Amino acid sequence: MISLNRSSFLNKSGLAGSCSPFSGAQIRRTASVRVVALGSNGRAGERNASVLIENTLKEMREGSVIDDVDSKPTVGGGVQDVYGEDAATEEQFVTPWSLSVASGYSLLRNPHHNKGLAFTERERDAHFLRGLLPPTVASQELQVKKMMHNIRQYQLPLQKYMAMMDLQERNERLFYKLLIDNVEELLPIVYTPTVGEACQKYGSIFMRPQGLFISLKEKGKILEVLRNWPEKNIQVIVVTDGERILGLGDLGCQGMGIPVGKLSLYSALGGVRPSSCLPITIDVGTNNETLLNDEFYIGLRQRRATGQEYAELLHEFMTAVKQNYGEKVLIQFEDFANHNAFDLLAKYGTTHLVFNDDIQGTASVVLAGLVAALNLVGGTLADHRFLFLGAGEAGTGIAELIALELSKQTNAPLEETRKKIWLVDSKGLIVSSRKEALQHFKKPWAHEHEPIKELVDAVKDIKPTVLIGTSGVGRTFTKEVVEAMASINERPIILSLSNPTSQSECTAEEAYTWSQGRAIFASGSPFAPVEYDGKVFVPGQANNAYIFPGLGLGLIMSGAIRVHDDMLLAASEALAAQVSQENFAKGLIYPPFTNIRKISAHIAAKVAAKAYELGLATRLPQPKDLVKCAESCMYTPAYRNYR
Ligand SMILES: NC(=O)C1=CN([C@@H]2O[C@H](COP(=O)(O)OP(=O)(O)OC[C@H]3O[C@@H](n4cnc5c(N)ncnc54)[C@H](OP(=O)(O)O)[C@@H]3O)[C@@H](O)[C@H]2O)C=CC1
Ligand SMILES: CC(=O)C(=O)O
Ligand SMILES: [Mg+2]
Repeated sequence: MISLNRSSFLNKSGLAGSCSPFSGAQIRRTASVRVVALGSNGRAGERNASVLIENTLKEMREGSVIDDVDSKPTVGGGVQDVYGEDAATEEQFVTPWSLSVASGYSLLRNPHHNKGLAFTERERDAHFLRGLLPPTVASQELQVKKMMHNIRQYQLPLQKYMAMMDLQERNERLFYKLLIDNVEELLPIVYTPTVGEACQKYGSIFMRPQGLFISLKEKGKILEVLRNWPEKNIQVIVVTDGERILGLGDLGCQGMGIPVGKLSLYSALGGVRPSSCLPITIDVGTNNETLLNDEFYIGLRQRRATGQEYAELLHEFMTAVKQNYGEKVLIQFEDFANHNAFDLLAKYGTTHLVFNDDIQGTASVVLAGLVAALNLVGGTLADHRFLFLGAGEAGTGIAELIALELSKQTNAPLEETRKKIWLVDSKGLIVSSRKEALQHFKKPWAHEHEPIKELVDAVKDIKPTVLIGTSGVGRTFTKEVVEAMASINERPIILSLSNPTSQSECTAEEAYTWSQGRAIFASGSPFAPVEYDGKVFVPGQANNAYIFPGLGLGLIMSGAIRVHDDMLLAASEALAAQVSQENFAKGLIYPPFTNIRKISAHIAAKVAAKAYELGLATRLPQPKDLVKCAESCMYTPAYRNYR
């Protein structure tokens, strides 16, 4: 049976998919090399196979013709699928070879290769599966139907979450097929709001570790820890230190649910290969007393390390990542507290391919929604006044991107365009008299004005056309606040971005009812449609999940080495362009998630185009049609045929 050592072929360059320098025929040649490899035995066989494959890859590289995306078939294996196994079409045969696949029994327990009842009669014979499965052979479609039926039986979202995580651990392709085909229904399960509850209860529901845990105990050994991860060809890392998980605060090591959830979306929504995604939680302790006193807590039982100790661990991590995975691995910072988030972004933004999803991804999605909203309210972005509740990562990140876009549109300096934007924090309106005491990221927003404590008074005084909630505190857009917005504006734009649902600044029902059905509303976590005065209102979801999968795909497929603000503007523009007249007619400022893979391909194309334009792309030459290139690169979860 198969016992090839996958790691011996790792870190070779090359692409699969129609964006690849390898043609379809060349990919098939890779597959035939594997037949030779299969016929060999033991270490010597592995070495021979390794040499053979290496030579073939070299041959391909030397003789490679850079892509002609218009004439090649779509294979759906994700960017840079070195082995070709993810890229094979359903007609092609691949071998379920990996380190751990040594018998039919272990094949069934390998989530990357397991197909459960979908193994064909031939595969059951060829891979020692006879007797290990009941006689029925089921299609993937039937498996999806059955799983959805099972998941719908559960009453509680957390039960559905656990069923989904269990599936991901058992049969990865079925998990992604389910998620892609039922994205609107399952997004609230694997992502916000349910993932928030899962993190809160992670200690009790924890079954198997997903992702890498790097704690203070691993100081000095982080490179070794990274090498313990079975996959070597990593393209995206989502990392958190668990200090600001959604609007739920410090959940310490239990924040792992967030990188795991975000990376599921990278694959399902953005088509990045699951095997190239790595979730990481850095555990420097927690200041959450409840967790510290919880006997089931899974993390370090100490208060958070800060200052030099924290900085050194993070620096070792960032250095080790680059050393192990190279210059082009994308690192997404997620749910760090703001006292670290801005500094980490500033420090590593010039040396690594990094972005902060809460600061930058959120900014891009909100700007897209505002640009789209102009179709409903008329005028230009410069005609608007913006007021935020919450002046942290999301609030000031969005504010800065709006100011940048205004500056580009009007040719006015940033200092001027910022004056259209006002922020309220826990102490009230940010004004110049508070400047000395403000955190650095708030200072640009300290405009001349008398102090105002209450949000409702700020609304009445500033008279914003757009109100954005980024406070992490639920029900702070009170009836008085929404009514004040509705008295100033014919169509007030109200975005309650805080997650999960419990922290949303107001509900969809409140926004529509208190504005007599005039609000243009979107929220960070989803709300069901609302009936008001005989009319049905469909709220949109303003969540960075629209942006990061496509942004990441664009960065990877262009081989970008740095993230630039103009890429965030490009992503935003691409998203806004995907909102249709039909969506506008329903009052929506975001397209439905059902179209997200197409949307992600368009975002990826715009981001990649910007990377080429800025000279930050390394994958040359630039493909002619970047949208087709993005689509052809996307991982698809259909089962592959095993020889
Ligand atoms: N929809 C989406 O895609 C995203 C949503 N979010 C959500 O946004 C929320 C905030 O995240 P983030 O910006 O990172 O958090 P931060 O902690 O960085 O910022 C929170 C801000 O809210 C302010 N604040 C807290 N309580 C109040 C209050 N009662 N009244 C007024 N202001 C208050 C804080 O004030 P002070 O500075 O004075 O403490 C701070 O300025 C979270 O719920 C998160 O889930 C985040 C990213 C993306
Ligand atoms: C959506 C997201 O990134 C957050 O709420 O933190
Ligand atoms: Mg986040």
